[in-house]
Amino acid sequence: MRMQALSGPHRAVLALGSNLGNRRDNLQGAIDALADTPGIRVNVVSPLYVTEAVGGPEDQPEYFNAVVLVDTFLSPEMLLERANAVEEAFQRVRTEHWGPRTLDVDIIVYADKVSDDPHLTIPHPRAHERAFVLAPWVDADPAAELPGHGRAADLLAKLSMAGVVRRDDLELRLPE
Ligand SMILES: Nc1ncnc2c1ncn2[C@@H]1O[C@H](COP(=O)(O)OP(=O)(O)OP(=O)(O)O)[C@@H](O)[C@H]1O
Ligand SMILES: Nc1nc2c(c(=O)[nH]1)N=C(CO)CN2
Repeated sequence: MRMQALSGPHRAVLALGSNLGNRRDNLQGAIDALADTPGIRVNVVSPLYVTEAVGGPEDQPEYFNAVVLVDTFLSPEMLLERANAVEEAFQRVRTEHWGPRTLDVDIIVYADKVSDDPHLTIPHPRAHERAFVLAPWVDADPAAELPGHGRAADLLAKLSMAGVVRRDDLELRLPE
């Protein structure tokens, strides 16, 4: 068995999205499952945003989006594996590219790592142009930086907020 030394903890930012089923419960379930993972500590849960679907088929339901800030001892690859396992646990149905899904978990940044590996691109290749990622992230961490792109708040200021609505009445919890 290949042994790997633990390193870290490393800060990472995960973006959550759901536009099928009970979207709030799906996001909260993802947060709880991530927090239950040995080697992941969820430090901050952003406000929840209701957002118009970007791309994909027309007439998709709106997304619920949020961001979590974590500290992790998992490597980026292990974190992606765990993110994919959490998606599977929610029986994500992946029929169409950018089509509706019960749960999507993306790695936005991992420490200050930059990688263009298509299996795991860090920072996430579309995060800098997505208000549905940047808005909750900036709420959770106003000083956030996207390596290679600059401050998340500056990137967000250049984007339209049309169809991106913060919903403080739909709260997500930080698990105890
Ligand atoms: N930073 C990343 N976070 C999550 N998945 C990534 C990342 N970089 C590359 N991937 C790869 O992308 C693959 C496809 O992801 P997925 O089908 O969820 O894309 P999507 O969510 O539909 O679109 P988008 O990537 O635009 O959010 C994953 O299996 C994963 O290997
Ligand atoms: N509003 C919104 N649109 C999307 C989203 C998302 O999470 N929110 N995710 C996508 C693919 O990951 C494609 N489009």
